[in-house]
Amino acid sequence: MLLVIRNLFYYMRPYKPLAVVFFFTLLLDLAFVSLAPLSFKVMIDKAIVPQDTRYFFLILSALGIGGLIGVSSGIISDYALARLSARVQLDLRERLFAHLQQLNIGFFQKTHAGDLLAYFSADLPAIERAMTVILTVGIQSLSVVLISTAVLFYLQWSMAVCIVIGAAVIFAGPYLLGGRAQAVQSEYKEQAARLSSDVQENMKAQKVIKGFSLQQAMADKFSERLQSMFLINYKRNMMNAQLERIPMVSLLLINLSIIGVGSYLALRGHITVGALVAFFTMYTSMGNSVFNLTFAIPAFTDALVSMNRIRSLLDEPLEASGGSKTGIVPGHSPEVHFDGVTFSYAEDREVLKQISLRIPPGTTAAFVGSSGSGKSTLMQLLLGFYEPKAGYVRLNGISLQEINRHAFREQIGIVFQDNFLFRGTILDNIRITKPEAGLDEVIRAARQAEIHDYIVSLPDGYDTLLIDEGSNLSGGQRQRMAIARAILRDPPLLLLDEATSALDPISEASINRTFEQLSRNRTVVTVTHRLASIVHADHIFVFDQGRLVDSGTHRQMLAQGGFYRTLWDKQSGLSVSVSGQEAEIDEERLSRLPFFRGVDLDILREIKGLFNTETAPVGQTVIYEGEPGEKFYLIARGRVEITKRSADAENGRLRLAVLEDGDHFGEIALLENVPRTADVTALTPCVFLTLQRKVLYYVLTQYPEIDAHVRQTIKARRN
Ligand SMILES: Nc1ncnc2c1ncn2[C@@H]1O[C@H](COP(=O)(O)OP(=O)(O)OP(=O)(O)O)[C@@H](O)[C@H]1O
Repeated sequence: MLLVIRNLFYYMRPYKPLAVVFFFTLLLDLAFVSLAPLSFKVMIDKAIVPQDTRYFFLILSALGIGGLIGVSSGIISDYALARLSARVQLDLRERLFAHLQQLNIGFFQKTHAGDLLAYFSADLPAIERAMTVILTVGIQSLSVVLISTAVLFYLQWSMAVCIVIGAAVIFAGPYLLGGRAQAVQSEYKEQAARLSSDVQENMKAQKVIKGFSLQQAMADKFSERLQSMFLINYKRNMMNAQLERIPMVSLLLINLSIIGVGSYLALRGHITVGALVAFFTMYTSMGNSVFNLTFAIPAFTDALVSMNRIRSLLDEPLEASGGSKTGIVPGHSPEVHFDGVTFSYAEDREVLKQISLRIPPGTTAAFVGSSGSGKSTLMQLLLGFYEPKAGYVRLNGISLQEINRHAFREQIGIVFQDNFLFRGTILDNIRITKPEAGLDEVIRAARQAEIHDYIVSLPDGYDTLLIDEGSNLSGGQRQRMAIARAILRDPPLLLLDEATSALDPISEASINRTFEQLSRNRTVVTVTHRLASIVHADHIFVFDQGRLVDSGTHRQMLAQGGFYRTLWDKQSGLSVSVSGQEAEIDEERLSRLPFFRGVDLDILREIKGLFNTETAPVGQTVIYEGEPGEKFYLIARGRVEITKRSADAENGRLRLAVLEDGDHFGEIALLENVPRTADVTALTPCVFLTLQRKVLYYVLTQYPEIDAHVRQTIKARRN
């Protein structure tokens, strides 16, 4: 309890004058409320019993003046408290939000958005409630109790001793329950935060949910969550009821003993009737105050838990701000140098190992490699989101650690795969990277990003309101908005992180052309898994399992025949129509599938016609674990994740692999009808080439010479 009060005083420190006004006026108000009952004694003993009219009017006038002062002080103290509490809330909100902006990116990856929202929607209101309760009911009641106790001792010490003992009993219960109450409150808050995370996720996923008719499944999952919420809520309500009930029962017992002892003393003539009446009046007022205090106890516990949660959030380490050097001179494209960089997210697993590479100023470099090879991590190190565990990232020869982070990021343009569009107009959304930019500058950037014509075709043009993270724009248009936003700063360093992988083929090809134009006179670093989009890059760096395994130009590396060549072969020979609805594979590519290796190209030309095209939007599960399989899949475009049920995994599913363009899965289904061993879910919009077992086998019966070979290879791969 003391900790809560100490924290509240700490929050109020910046507003000392207002706090002084509040406490002073509150004191006057309280003095009147506490001492007024004493007037009964004076009135009865000095005016009514001796029938002294002059004294009667004197006391009445004193009461009137005191009342006036008390009421006016009360009004002023209400005003001061309202202001004080609003200011403290504003400060806390501002401080928390500013703190969140400064936190490491790693913090946001380990924390659910709903948990963060709970700080604002549950913890701050809990502190506000406690503040109001403590500064009004709390102080008022406590002062009344203290003053009344002193007066009661003055009136009749033996009865006052009974009351003090009773008061100690009243508070003993809540004190003993305190630890458990805090634990319950804390668990309740965590559950509530998780619940709001679930609701938030559900709102964001409405397209997928409706598209796959998952409403019932979602409602069932939510019911489970509600069930645990119900249990903890029930426990919390019970605990709060106990915290209030125990003091009430104790109070009732004290009442009975006071009535008995007091009346007996008056009967025996040990105290006057006036003193007895004053004693009871004062005791009743004190009893009410004690009662109020007990009601405030749950608010205390609640606030204490919230204050601890907020404290631990404020203790989270801030992102390093870097040194004072300027890494990039505006208008001059920088040299980027990774020098022996090693990095790991977790202690025991290095995701980048001794990476050394140099990107000369004004050139375009591409990071490619299999999924999970560390390309995006390298980009994050370049952005300064994480620090290398060993080695350096240098810009123009200066280590990133010595460069002022804020100034450096102002010279960067970045386009991600998913770019967030804020609620607001198109103009505001583009201008977010350069708020001082005039409309003409914004239009220039939009033209370069090839989105201007579309914007002006809208009825409200640049003032069109974007809703729901830009869902009133197509994927390609959203991406162009992000490009316009990135190039508005005319950045000397442009970073593209899988910037086109969520787009349809037409949008992708056209956005890649835009990037080619934008890459002139800047240093561009692009991360992609689609090799066709970076064949013109000046330098291609190929990664595998955290190591740099190949580098050079597209031509050089194709000629060398290394890992890049393997990746290229996997992705070549597959084409997707501009509509994105039809995919094709050529016989050369088909012959690189293990079970068709060595098969005559004429036969493969016939087999390739047996493939069907299937598409899947983001989030669609194309294969379910346990279902019978009868189809083989080849990814013509897109990215899928393979997951398996696992009790050890956090969400019940373990990610086994991520597959992308040119990869295949489900080949066992070409052999026999066995249940699928994992789920396969689209991570980006996907185009698959699929082959049915019965169709393939029908063809194979025409070519007995390859039939045995195909069956045997698949069987061997299965084993
Ligand atoms: N925030 C993170 N916390 C822990 N591990 C991570 C985190 N981000 C990535 N990893 C792991 O680091 C490794 C490299 O991931 P990274 O995203 O850099 O690879 P990538 O080559 O960009 O892959 P992809 O093309 O699939 O995005 C992977 O094993 C991945 O699981």
